[in-house]
Amino acid sequence: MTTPHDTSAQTAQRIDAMEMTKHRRTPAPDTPQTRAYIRLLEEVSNFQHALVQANPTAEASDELIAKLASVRETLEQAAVPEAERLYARGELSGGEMQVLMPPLTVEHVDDHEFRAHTVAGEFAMGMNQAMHGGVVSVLFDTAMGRLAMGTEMLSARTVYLTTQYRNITPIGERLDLTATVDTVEGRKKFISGQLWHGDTLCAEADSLFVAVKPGQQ
Ligand SMILES: CCCCCCCC(=O)SCCNC(=O)CCNC(=O)[C@H](O)C(C)(C)COP(=O)(O)OP(=O)(O)OC[C@H]1O[C@@H](n2cnc3c(N)ncnc32)[C@H](O)[C@@H]1OP(=O)(O)O
Repeated sequence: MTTPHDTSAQTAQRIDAMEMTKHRRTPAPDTPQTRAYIRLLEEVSNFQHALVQANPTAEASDELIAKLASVRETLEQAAVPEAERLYARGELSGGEMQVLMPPLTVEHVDDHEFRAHTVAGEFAMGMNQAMHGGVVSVLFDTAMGRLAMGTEMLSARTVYLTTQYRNITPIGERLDLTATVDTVEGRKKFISGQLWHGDTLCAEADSLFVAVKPGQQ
């Protein structure tokens, strides 16, 4: 098993960042295995929302822990190196292929502009039906990072990302996310973005992304 603290296996898997990006941005093949994996992630996502909403008894929690441990062991037996995984494959780190954030539905992306929308479940909540601020920033990072990659899908990294929270970002409502490339200077792209609930500006962000160099880890 590889835990977050066990870096030996992860170090052995590290490859050139551009090669890894090419792999990660290639959609997973449309096979029964991929379709079943997407259904599994949907169920995990449903589980996350149910977990937030439930107050199980101590006995029920202990039963769930035993069941989850059994499920985890099944997954550990199927573990593969990062470059072979289905998880987060696809153009946008796979909106449906990850459980890190609410799924983004992309409407448009080119070298200048990105538009998408999302509806977040309660797993993304901070409190009081408002989205957690860190989730707002991860949405911006993903949208702006995808825009930085442009139509050529060049690998780029966030150098900085500054988020201004203007209004509560509601859970369970459609949110519109836009990003624009403001300036390009060599490897650097300065990008700004806005998160809207209807006509209400929930948050805005500005960022710098730098294209990685060949051989960069
Ligand atoms: C599809 C889904 C997309 C999701 C995208 C998600 C993207 C991410 O979240 S990436 C993870 C978060 N980011 C990171 O971990 C990055 C960690 N940092 C790094 O890897 C490196 O610092 C890296 C690659 C960004 C830059 O390193 P390096 O290539 O050596 O660049 P370096 O020469 O230091 O700087 C490049 C330029 O940026 C400028 N710069 C660097 N830091 C800053 C800063 N904080 N403010 C302003 N400018 C800066 C430098 O001055 C330089 O400018 P110029 O070329 O004009 O001299």
